[in-house]
Amino acid sequence: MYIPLPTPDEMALWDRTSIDTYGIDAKMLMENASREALHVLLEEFGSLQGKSAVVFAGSGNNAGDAFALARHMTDMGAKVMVLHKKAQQEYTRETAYHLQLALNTEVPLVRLPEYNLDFLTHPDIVVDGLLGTGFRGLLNKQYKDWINHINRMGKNSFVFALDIPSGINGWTGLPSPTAVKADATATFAFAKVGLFMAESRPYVGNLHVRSIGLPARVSEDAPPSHFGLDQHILSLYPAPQDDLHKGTAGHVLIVGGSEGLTGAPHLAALGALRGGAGLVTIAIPGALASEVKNGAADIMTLPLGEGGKWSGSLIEALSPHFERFDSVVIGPGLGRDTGSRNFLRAYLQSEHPPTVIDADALYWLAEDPQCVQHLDQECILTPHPGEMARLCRKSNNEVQQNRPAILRQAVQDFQCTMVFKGANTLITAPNRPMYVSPIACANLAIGGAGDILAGLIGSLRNSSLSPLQATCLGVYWHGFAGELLRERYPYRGNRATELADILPLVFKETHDAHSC
Ligand SMILES: NC(=O)C1=CN([C@@H]2O[C@H](COP(=O)(O)OP(=O)(O)OC[C@H]3O[C@@H](n4cnc5c(N)ncnc54)[C@H](OP(=O)(O)O)[C@@H]3O)[C@@H](O)[C@H]2O)[C@@H](O)CC1
Ligand SMILES: [K+]
Repeated sequence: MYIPLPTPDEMALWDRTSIDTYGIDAKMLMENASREALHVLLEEFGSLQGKSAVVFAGSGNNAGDAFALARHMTDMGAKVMVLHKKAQQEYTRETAYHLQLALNTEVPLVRLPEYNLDFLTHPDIVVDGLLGTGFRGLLNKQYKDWINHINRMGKNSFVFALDIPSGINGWTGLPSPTAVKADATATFAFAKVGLFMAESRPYVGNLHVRSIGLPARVSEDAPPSHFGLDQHILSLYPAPQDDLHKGTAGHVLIVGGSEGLTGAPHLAALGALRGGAGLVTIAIPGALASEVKNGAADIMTLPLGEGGKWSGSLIEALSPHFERFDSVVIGPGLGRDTGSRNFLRAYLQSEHPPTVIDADALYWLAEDPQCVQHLDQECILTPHPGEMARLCRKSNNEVQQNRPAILRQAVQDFQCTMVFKGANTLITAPNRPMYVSPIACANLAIGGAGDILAGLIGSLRNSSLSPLQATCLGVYWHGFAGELLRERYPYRGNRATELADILPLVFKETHDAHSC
């Protein structure tokens, strides 16, 4: 359900604890890593007999993995040359040990800075052991040149990265500013969080996560700050009971819609219905009620007053009804005039059901300190990058450059559960780990997909799940629905209503997959 995704620092700590506390020999971990890498290479590339390979070794322990793999590849019949960054006597500890084994077995080794890479003819395989989890900051010119050279060779050679493609930031998955473009990566013990992110996908190739013998207790005793979601999160959805009736299946209230913006609350209502809510009602200024319903017999409306605009006083028409609702989604299509702001202020100050805050309501949170004051821990905020940029007063580019850190700060500021939408949507709550969706799906990049997610999370708030659990489940479920649409529409073109309609089929698909 939750896959540990260590940062490079957390991984280094786990390596160290295994060695220092549990007495596992570092040389053995390196041997295990290189043996696993060998098996991945055989799986991905096939027989090494008679193949040529160039192995790049940097200055840290990633180089140690490379020295050990070069020895194994030689034993499997490959013609291997190792290009290493440092002078041989400068390598230390386990890396020096595996360098020595390579020397003992007569693997050819050449100092990389002294070698003219233009002499290299196209090898069958290039191994990237330049930089692993010890990589920090940006690449210097020397590394940039080597990496660019590896990428040029990659047009004709199979490029295989050890632990992490060199140049990829293990936290964010971003290149720094360039990175090795691997055909496959063998990563050791756990996927580093950056490898889980869509940003690293063009560089990682086929990712293989291989155990190297770290004791399980090491990661259990010092849990990581990030976890990936997998299909098992769907098991949080309560199995429907035969004696369920609409009154016990949850009643979701959508609050939103304004002149010209009645589609958004309608879609949120569809998200809630398709998410299993027993009843869904949209509260909207009275004059817009029939427009928002748009003929949908299964969506009820609660007209507020008779006009077509929001105002603070409309709360008086709404609040007497609160006890009928299990959860509220506020914001889709709410609009950005002062009337909608005054209504939102009044709503947040009132005693209201658990609430998902989306779209224009997020706009007002960013613009109006009075709205922020009345947030409570039951609220769930669901910004996309543009909304997050506004909430944090940063540019879109800045918030996208380090999404986990931005979300962590926002959760600290707002003290609510928050979703940061986008490829690999992130979810967290105060003092909780960060949860990362594995899904990056272009079929979700359509207007209305966010409204459907808000409605879906709203419907999940009716169950016994915590805000964080409901949000993780909703994000994964919604993403999986996008993946199903991808099968039907590989070149996109799906509509938001289809995203809602396919939601219930996710459980059928995964059930069928599990029962095969
Ligand atoms: N026993 C274990 O722990 C195990 C570890 N394992 C393996 O070890 C790897 C981690 O090893 P690590 O910590 O030595 O880091 P790693 O990335 O190889 O090199 C760090 C060096 O890179 C350099 N450098 C950094 N930033 C730079 C920059 N911006 N631009 C340029 N250079 C930069 C800097 O070198 P310097 O400049 O100081 O010479 C720094 O010292 C891990 O990924 C896995 O493969 C496995 O075998 C399992 C057991
Ligand atoms: K590497």
